[in-house]
Amino acid sequence: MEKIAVVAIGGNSLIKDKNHSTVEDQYNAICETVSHIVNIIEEGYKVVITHGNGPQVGFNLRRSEIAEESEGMHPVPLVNCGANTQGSIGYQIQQAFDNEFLKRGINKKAVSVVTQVEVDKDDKAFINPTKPIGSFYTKEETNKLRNEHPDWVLIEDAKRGYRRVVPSPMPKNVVEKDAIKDLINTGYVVIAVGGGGIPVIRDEEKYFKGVDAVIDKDYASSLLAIELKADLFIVSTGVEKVCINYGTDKEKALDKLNIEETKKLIEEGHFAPGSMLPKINAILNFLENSNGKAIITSPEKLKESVKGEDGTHLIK
Ligand SMILES: Nc1ncnc2c1ncn2[C@@H]1O[C@H](COP(=O)(O)OP(=O)(O)O)[C@@H](O)[C@H]1O
Ligand SMILES: NC(=O)OP(=O)(O)O
Repeated sequence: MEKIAVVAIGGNSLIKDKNHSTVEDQYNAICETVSHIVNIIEEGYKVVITHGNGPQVGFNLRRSEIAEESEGMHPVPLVNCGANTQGSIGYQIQQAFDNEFLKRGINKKAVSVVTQVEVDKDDKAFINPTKPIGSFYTKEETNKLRNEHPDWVLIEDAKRGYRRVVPSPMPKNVVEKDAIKDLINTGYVVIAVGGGGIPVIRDEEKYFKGVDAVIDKDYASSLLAIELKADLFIVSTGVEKVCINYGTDKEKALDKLNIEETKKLIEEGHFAPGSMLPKINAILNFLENSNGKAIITSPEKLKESVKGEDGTHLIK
């Protein structure tokens, strides 16, 4: 029986760097990552793709605000901006797969699922926004923006500049999980929980209702991987391996980690809170609630990593 791999693709698979952030650049970056993922499919895995949307959801929101400020157009709520990114990014990933399959003569198709993810309406994240979205600003730009938009919350994002932050509640339930399972079983490559999923709560009568927030895609991907009983949860990001003493002259790349070793390294502060730590925590959640294994690696090293020759492997 084919094994299931959930592959979470990070920022660099969508936007290479800040000079390559047009829609066309994004498609080219996606095509490159997708070509590496098709190698995993050729290794015998059924693949589910999840992706981020931090920059894109922020750009969408800002476009809506500027259109409202200058033309009086109706605003687009944050939750709808996020839903829009599932369509626009999902479309590009889907097309990149279809074209790569055509190129390699593989009889497969990809399909994106507009995915709602339930969150707790009382999640403390709603009063403590932490998720960076959209553009990076300098300190001077940030001071100006704070005066112009007193309702915005701007913070320094992993020493890379300042960004606007929005609430990021924890994902609790993937609403479309059964449809996703059916599509995988039918042989589709499924693209799901894009941007962490569209955050929804249940009202008093248990009806779904969208809420303005952006869910962390690594946590949502982990939840989906557990739901699907995935054999492998792969986090594809900007580094080939997880390191200790990252960014220092004592940096050391790690090949293998178990839960206990990983928790010790978290305590010792080896994983940066705005970047590697959420990925590690998402993987721990997966390892503790499934029988699967996890890998952190870069898109270029996906094939070697699945064969056990590269990447950092995380196990129970
Ligand atoms: N201990 C660590 N080992 C490896 N990379 C780390 C570590 N701590 C922080 N990082 C950084 O975290 C980045 C991944 O986080 P981020 O760029 O936010 O992810 P995404 O690919 O989802 O956009 C890596 O590219 C690396 O720069
Ligand atoms: N939603 C989300 O986590 O997006 P990024 O990974 O792009 O920040």
